[in-house]
Amino acid sequence: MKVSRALTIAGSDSGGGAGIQADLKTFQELGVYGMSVLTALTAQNTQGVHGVYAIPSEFIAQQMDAVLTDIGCDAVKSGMLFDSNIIETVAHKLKEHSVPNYVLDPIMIAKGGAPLLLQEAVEAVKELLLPLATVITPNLPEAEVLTGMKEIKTREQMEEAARILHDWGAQNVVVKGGHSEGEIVTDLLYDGREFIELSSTRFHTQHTHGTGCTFAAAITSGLATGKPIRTAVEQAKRFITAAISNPLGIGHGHGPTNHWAYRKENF
Ligand SMILES: Nc1ncnc2c1ncn2[C@@H]1O[C@H](COP(=O)(O)OP(=O)(O)O)[C@@H](O)[C@H]1O
Ligand SMILES: Cc1ncc(COP(=O)(O)O)c(N)n1
Repeated sequence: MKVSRALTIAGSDSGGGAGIQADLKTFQELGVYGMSVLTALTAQNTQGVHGVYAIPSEFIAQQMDAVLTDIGCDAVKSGMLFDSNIIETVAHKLKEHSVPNYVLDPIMIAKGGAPLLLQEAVEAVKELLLPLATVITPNLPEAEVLTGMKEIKTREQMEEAARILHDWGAQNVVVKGGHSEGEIVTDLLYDGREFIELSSTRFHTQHTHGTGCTFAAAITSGLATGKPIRTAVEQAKRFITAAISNPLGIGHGHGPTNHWAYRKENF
């Protein structure tokens, strides 16, 4: 039996809804062997981020070497990278180990408002990581910061942002629509040739902690198992829709999504 392997390079969310924990749960649900390289620890729950402890970049390099020289991986995703030192290290190691299928989730700010990427690191994301990405998955505010566009709200603006990020080197772009308004949530996949719309009903719930991480981890799982990008993104959209529509009701704030809903509902 061939075992597909996926690696997440991200921060730890002690509350278990986002970051490394969301990624590993998603990999497991989608039948992929999950591995993790920690970039930062957060003291976090559904009410917010109470502390951040960045891991020294030498130790991040050591974790990547350990995993990639022995086990290897079929796809990798990055989440919280925090500062430009960490980004330089990760970019260097991704290239050194010729890691295939890189999903770049350009996380900047937690839903509760805490910064997960320092301002000084935005340029490093654009210069060092974007050109390596098989797919980049910005939400609307992240797409605005990356492209410098003042506002991204309409379908035309989402298309323009996707074109810019593709021109800068990402092979595929998914502009996520969770932060838009209206009863339908639409994400837009651009592969450099056509725009593919992925839509779902908007669920009115406060339990959306970790949606972006979970969605990107599901794409990574699809790519790890050899699915083409469009199929991987379509499966990820079904996975995150199931996870949001069946909340667990955990914690006193923005609760996690339900990582096993996809299995139970047989989407
Ligand atoms: N309220 C919601 N109802 C249905 N789908 C949602 C909702 N919020 C986010 N999504 C979906 O979850 C995924 C993550 O989107 P988004 O919230 O924009 O990202 P992030 O978590 O990075 O801010 C996307 O596929 C988006 O369409
Ligand atoms: C360690 C870590 N990584 C990512 C997120 C983003 O998730 P969200 O945008 O849902 O807060 C987070 N809160 N914590």
